[in-house]
Amino acid sequence: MPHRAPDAAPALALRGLVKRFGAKLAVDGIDLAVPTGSFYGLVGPNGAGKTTTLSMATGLLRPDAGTASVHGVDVWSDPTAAKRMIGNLADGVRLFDRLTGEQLIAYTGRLFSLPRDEIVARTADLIDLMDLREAAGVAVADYSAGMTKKVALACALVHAPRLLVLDEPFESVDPVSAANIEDVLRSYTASGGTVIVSSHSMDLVQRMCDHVAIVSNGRVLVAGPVAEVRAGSSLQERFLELVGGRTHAEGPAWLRQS
Ligand SMILES: Nc1ncnc2c1ncn2[C@@H]1O[C@H](COP(=O)(O)OP(=O)(O)OP(=O)(O)O)[C@@H](O)[C@H]1O
Repeated sequence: MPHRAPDAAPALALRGLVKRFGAKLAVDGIDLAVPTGSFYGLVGPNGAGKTTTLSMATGLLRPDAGTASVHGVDVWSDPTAAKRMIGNLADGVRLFDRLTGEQLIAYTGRLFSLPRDEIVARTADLIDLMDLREAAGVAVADYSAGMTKKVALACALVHAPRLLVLDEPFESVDPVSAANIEDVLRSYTASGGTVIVSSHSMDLVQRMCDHVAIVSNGRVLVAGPVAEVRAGSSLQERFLELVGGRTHAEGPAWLRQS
């Protein structure tokens, strides 16, 4: 077999991923190839299997079947090497919230064995970027939802990963912070970094992503460049068409005011 340079592999390759929780088949054979340097959107209805898929892709949840690899490194057979390349903003993961924002970012840098002066410089940059200067010395437990999201994103960035996996990164984040973070993510992908983002915001995905996968019931319905997936419609229209379930209901009679 010819030798493949690591960069020839996709930034993230998922093959045949399956996860079952009791009787519930949450992920039913997901294949995905996320090209290096892409901004990849993962969209789907509530309960479609997005978080479960991303948890298996980042080494947080062991798949029942299938493989996940990052730049050619298998996440489950070589987790340490894979995780060095991944920056993960996971949904619902507890942070060490007795630490201040500044301490939490610096602590994450230490987990990745960054040199001390590098940690100090990167922590200051990330606090500026996330507009958390006033809250830098406050315990994360006392942060608002949006501030918590921003400090978790700072932790995901501190080791300058090659692949960023972001589950609903802009949920609760104010528009000014979101615009600043968007700019940074754009320049990150322009310099060869890869972002995979799960979101319910079709506007955001259509605006920021060059590729998208629509998942439903644990399966990929369609995946590819955004323009191809949209096929002349808006992403929102295409999503509703593929996923179905739009009822046009007026709601229950008791809720109507006249
Ligand atoms: N730990 C768990 N135990 C049991 N069932 C689970 C667990 N985690 C997820 N599920 C189920 O697996 C399915 C997929 O859930 P998942 O959280 O991956 O969906 P999602 O696409 O991220 O949804 P949402 O958009 O609502 O966040 C759901 O039916 C959910 O109830």
